Amino acid sequence: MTGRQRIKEAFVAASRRKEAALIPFIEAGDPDLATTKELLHALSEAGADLIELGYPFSDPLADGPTIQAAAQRALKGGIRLGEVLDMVAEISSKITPPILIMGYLNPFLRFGLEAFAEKATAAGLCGTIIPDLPMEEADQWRKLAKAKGLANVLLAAPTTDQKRLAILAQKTSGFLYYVSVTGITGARKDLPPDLALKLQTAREVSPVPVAVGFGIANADQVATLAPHADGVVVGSAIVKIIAETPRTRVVEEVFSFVRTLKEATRL
Ligand SMILES: O=P(O)(O)OC[C@@H](O)[C@@H](O)c1c[nH]c2ccccc12
Repeated sequence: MTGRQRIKEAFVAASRRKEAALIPFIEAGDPDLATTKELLHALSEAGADLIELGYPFSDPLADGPTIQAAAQRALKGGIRLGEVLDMVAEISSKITPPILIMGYLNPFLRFGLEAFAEKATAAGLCGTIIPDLPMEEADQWRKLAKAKGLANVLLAAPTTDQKRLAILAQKTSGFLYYVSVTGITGARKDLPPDLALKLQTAREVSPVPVAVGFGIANADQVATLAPHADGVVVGSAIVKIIAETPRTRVVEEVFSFVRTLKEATRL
């Protein structure tokens, strides 16, 4: 099965169970790769339907302080893309949820887009989310990803007009990532009041599932959004637990938090 097919299946399976898909995000190498590997197992066991694995970058323009700090911790450990892919290769067939890598374009360019597509596929990665890859410049990566069956997930935001939304929905693969707020990642107390309506519009034009992310930080918010989206992404709230919990307890703390988030996806 290709990565794209695995992603599709994951959404179908969740919707058959009458749930929105839960998509937790963690940063690779925060605080080190061995912990990341254990955390990936824990996310899977806690019920994650898909997993977004961040690749750290020094200038993460879409990220708020929580994920910026996680990237700094990971970079301090001297992380390399090749070893992240090796770690994914060890784990991808042992856990259920498909893994997507979220990363900024520069490290992938340095690795070589062709080599990256090749190695990511061999490692069992299912797709990519590259926030600074503008649709207009994405052709090369789209072709490479398509040839390997990797999903290339595109982002839409509240500022995206109707016309562009329709184009994005056609060009994305795997799912469409709907950014809930104009701004950067990070836990927020309040989500925009018209978000449900915006999601409905996005779902109407999108041939693939629509997942919502940015600012979703607790089970109540997940429960509120679950009826309005095919998937819900939670990043900073999990990354914060990783930052604040002693190493000996971090895996179980993340596990139980993600479990409560997963319970909240039930429709
Ligand atoms: O952290 P939040 O607010 O829960 O948002 C999701 C997010 O972490 C994850 O999807 C993500 C992290 N960095 C990104 C950059 C662009 C798009 C998405 C992301």
